[in-house]
Amino acid sequence: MAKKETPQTEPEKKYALTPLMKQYYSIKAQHPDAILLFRAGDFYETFGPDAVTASGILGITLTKRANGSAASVELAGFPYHALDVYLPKLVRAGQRVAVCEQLEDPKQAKGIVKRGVTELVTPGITFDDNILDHRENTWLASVAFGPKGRAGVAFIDISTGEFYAAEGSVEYIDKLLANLMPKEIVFKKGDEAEFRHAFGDRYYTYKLDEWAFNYDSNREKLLKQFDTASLKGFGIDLLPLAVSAAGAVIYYLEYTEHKDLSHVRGISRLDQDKYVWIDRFSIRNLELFHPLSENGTSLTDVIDRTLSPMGARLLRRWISLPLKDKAAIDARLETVGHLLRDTALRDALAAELGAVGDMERIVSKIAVGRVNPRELVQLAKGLAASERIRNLCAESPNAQLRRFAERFADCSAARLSIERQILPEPALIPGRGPVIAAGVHEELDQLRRIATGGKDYLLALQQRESEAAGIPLKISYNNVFGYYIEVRNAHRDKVPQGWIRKQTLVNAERYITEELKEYEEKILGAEDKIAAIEARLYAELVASLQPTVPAIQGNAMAVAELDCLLSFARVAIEHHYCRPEIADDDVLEIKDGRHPVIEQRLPIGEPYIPNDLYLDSTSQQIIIITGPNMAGKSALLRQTALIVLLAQIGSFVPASSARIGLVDRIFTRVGASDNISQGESTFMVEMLESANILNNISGRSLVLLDEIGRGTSTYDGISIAWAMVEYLHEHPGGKAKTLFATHYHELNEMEARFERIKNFNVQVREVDKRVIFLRKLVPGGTEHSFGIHVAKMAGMPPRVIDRAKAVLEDLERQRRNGSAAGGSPDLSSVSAPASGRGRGRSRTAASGEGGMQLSFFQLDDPVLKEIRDQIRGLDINSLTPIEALNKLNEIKKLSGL
Ligand SMILES: Nc1ncnc2c1ncn2[C@@H]1O[C@H](COP(=O)(O)OP(=O)(O)OP(=O)(O)O)[C@@H](O)[C@H]1O
Repeated sequence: MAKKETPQTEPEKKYALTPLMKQYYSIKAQHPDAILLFRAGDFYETFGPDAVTASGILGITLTKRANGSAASVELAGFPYHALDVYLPKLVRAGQRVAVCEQLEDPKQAKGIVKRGVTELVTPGITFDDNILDHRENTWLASVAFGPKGRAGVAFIDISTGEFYAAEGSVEYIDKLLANLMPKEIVFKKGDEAEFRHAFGDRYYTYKLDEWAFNYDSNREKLLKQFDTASLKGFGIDLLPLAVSAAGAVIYYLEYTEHKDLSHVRGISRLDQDKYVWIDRFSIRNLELFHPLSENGTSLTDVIDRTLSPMGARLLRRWISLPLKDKAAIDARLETVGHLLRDTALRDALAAELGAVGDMERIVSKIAVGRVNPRELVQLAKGLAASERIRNLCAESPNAQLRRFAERFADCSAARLSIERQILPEPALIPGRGPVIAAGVHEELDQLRRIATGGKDYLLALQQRESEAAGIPLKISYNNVFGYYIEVRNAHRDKVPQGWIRKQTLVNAERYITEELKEYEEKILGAEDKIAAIEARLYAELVASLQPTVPAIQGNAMAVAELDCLLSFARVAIEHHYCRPEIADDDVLEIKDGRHPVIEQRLPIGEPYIPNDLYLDSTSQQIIIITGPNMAGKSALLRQTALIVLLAQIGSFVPASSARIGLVDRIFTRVGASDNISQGESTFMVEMLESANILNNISGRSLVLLDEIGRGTSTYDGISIAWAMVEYLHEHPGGKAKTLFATHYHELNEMEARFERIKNFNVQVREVDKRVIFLRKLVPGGTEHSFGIHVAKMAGMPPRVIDRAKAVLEDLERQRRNGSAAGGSPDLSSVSAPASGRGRGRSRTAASGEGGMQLSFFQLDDPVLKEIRDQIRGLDINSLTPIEALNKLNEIKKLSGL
């Protein structure tokens, strides 16, 4: 029997370790949850479980190596210069990566080289261009939970320096998280259950110790960061949870070795009252940023014509935070309108915006000292382009654009200093190739002359020695021997006496001479000095640019806004959008509205059918939209929300005219079965989310309900749908404008009972037993659904279609007769919803012997209509018991029971 191995204890393991592995384990112990990339010579190595993970993700070879006297450990490594390739892969795979460098020159090290972690890269914290998406922010968020369902949140993008905070209900925080989609969220250890309950498990998270969220020390931390005496100016002084969260973010950045945050100069409050509330579900359902299906198109895809990375990032933020302030929206619309008319300006701005590059991220790198010379050259170009943008705005007859011009700070001194000091095409790393221009530093210029002159001298020497010895030879250089003369073996015996042999190769010998040695020293000395001077001058230049960072950040923001507005103008021209009229009332009136995304996706030659829509809170608050499958109900709902959203971010809209009474919240819910692919198919989720709507609406909200209730049995569904619509109609908090798309034509009954509910249907025509979709929204309800026609169009086998028709007929007959037909599905357990205007709610009709309860919603039967009318006509208050009994008897007779 094999001997059972006793596991080694930690000290035993340590005892057996080599010094290098001891050092490795001690550093690893500080970052147990990160993959440690351990620099050893020209390689980054990973060991043990890290190696297993890394080799899996990176596809690099996993080997074993002796770990000391006894054990062996898994090992996987890659050359140091491949860090740019492999690090992003690890981070994108959701790993935290600690980069451990050699902190001293191995040649100078006594004993083992000193090493330490220089950076911890996580999905939410990186400056790496290979990880960052230029058109999206990389937000790191922090959440602090408080009492009574409140929480604070902070968002930071260290690659740009943007920093936001907010405090409010957990729902509000959930909405913000869904809006900004942070790549990583930190929260307090112990809050795991609360976090999961509030936000699900859709985010990459990391837990920090409780003290990291301490209010007092975090307040101090923020004051120190912004160098101010109070947080009042940022609007967060009275938001303790927001302060806790914001401080925790800063702490986390320090913890991950991102201690230099000088480009983070302030924090902005995301004020719940300033922006339209769009919840998580609506963001997804309206496909604002990502399409629901793999080959779909999002709203952003259609309206993003920005030309700079800053503009692209800002546009995403605008889409997630539409405005509620009429003046601010009008200001944007005004600018878009002017840009739309001024073709020459539009073209000129487009050319410049395409040249600005990512000024925002480059200046962040200046602040943290990570900028490379080529980025500085790009910055200078960007600054030059922004100066021209400023001038174009300043010369515009449009007041809004002239106001834009005033926002630009003069950064020409910074630009000139880069242009003067850096070569147009510098090396990537200062000290490893020419970076500093000629004429900047006298000594540098002299040394360069020596270096290049020295090389010329070597060429001359090569020729001279070759002629003197009468043999062909070559002078070359390598890191080990420096300069040498190489002679092929065939000429070895003709080598002069004084040459010193240095190396023997298979086919050649290498020598040095006294003269060569001298020159080598001179040249190498010059090159070392050049490298040192270049590095120093470069560092000085970067330092001198640091005070300009806030000004450039301000210019970058102005450029980003202009870029978004120009994008709106370009889209408006291309897709024929109109300027919406923004109103402070509660009327929503859209003429010839279109769905901005679907209209782009239709096959060529198939026009999108525009539709009018009117909603207000006094006459037409709720519209029940019926129509067969595929008629275009969902499209209509979504286009309404998208038109409102576009208008409130300051964009023109796909319509011939639109009057938008400002909306404060947009809610959409889709019946559960539409969500099956999202893994949220349960009816419970649908109901929870619907409850959330009902609990949060105001008179200015826009509510879109798409087949709510269809996740359950038909009559349950109808009942819930009815009750929800009724609630929205009667809501004490305000008359939210509502569109309700449904297959339940029974809901059309509500129009007669509730004054602000109106029926509409999306028209279809039946020609030769085929359905033609007219896609026109017209007043009035519908009688029946066309599901079977759609099934036929979809190519269902004829047998299925025939059978479905038979079952439908059975069911309809059953309903008319009030008895179950043998063998066909029966509706014996259906119950009807409570209905009415609060008072005098009618109840379900009596059940018959067949066990079928009759709903007042199935009124195609004249007998039922008669019964209903009889009951309606009764005045219960004046009815004596005998009269009531007689009436009941009459009704019984009427129904033939
Ligand atoms: N106004 C329109 N003009 C042209 N095509 C349209 C229009 N509205 C919708 N469509 C097309 O019809 C398809 C179905 O529309 P939609 O999903 O809105 O139908 P629906 O009535 O909600 O159907 P279901 O009840 O099955 O969910 C859309 O994907 C689109 O291609």
